[in-house]
Amino acid sequence: MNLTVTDVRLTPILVADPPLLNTQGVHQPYTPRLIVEVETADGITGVGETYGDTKYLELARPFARKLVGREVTDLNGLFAVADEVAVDRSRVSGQVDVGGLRGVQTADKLRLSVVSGFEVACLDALGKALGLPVHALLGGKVRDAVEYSAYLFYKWAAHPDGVRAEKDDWAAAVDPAGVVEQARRFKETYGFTSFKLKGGVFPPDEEIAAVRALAEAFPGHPLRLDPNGAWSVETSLRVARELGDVLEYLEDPTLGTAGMAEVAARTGVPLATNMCVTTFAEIKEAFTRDAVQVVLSDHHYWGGLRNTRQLAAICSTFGVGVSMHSNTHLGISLAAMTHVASTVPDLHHACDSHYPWQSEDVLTERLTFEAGRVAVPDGPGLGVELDRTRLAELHRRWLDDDGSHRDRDDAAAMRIAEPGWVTPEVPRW
Ligand SMILES: O=C([O-])[C@@H](O)[C@@H](O)[C@H](O)[C@@H](O)C(=O)[O-]
Ligand SMILES: [Mg+2]
Repeated sequence: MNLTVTDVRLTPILVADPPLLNTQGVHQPYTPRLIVEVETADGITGVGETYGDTKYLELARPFARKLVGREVTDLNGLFAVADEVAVDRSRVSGQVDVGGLRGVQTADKLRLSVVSGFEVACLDALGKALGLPVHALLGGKVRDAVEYSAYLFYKWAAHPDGVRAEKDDWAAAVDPAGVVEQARRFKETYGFTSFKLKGGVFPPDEEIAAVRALAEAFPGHPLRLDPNGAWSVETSLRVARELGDVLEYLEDPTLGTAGMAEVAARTGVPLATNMCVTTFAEIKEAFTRDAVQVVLSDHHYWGGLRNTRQLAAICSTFGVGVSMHSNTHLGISLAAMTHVASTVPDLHHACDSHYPWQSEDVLTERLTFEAGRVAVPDGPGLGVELDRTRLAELHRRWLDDDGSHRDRDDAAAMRIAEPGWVTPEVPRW
């Protein structure tokens, strides 16, 4: 068996995205993703997926060149390869990155987001070569299906008039009735039993009313609200008081570890994050101050599936829960998330996934949710197959784009509807 990497293909694509609202603006009609293919000397191809904005592409290209000639088994070596890739200083900021809402942006985090695409592709190739599923390479699954929650968004009926976009068949949701209707469809179509509402869009009282309406419509179902750090400590505490009896957790009510620690100290409602703990360096302070009770991992920016397991082990040591964050992603990443989630013993919360919002994919067969769960694939590798025609079409869209969609920018999309819109200062309320 020759497991040497002989070729690496990087295919940036643009994927249709509905007009989903968050505290920074609204999703653009197309969002970038990067599809990674790693080919071995034996002609086996492994696939991976990660963020596709320019800042990731400019790291992935030199990384890909360095990978040729290495073994797909050399997963630890990927981090050393990443360290050799220079990150442009202008890409690094201590601020929440535009549109992504995923916490600090360090050079290492950017590199890890690229490593993860290659790691998943190498694991897929290795699994295919050995005839083993990725979960077996990670030590074996401890469950046969992984539970996901319905990811509810405030949403416009359509992208603004005159903007080129694919049609989506979801109704508008800008008030409690719309949110409940959306939740009902999620439950009926996919069987989800827990619901997360992306908040920070409307004044807190309106979002409290929406969560109350969900609690009434779906009694006993776990509910979460995530304003992406849009609230002050006092507002967070007020929301916690008003919704404490129905919330499974509040997600990033306020920005930063210090604020989260203050909220956590003054409420019994658990706090989850994908913003103040997004790197290993941030764990110590957050855990010592008891700022978060659940960390939402994301294998993309934590550096892959094996790093996700390390994070889960640290969380478990400190009695902190772990679950999974999601940003716009396709089936390759959903498969990857499902494999790693199936190997984590202490996974006590349903994972997030944007996947139902993505009507387009690059797989020959979409992954499906049954009773809110994705069955853990048992075929070799990730257990998914790339649809090359579809990949080429979505790549063509990326090639034809004038550059306005190649870097996600939710504020720019909002400006089309509301000229003069700028990313709101936080705390917004
Ligand atoms: O896609 C969005 O609008 C989300 O707000 C995303 O940017 C966040 O990263 C994420 O889903 C979250 O849970 O914070
Ligand atoms: Mg979040």
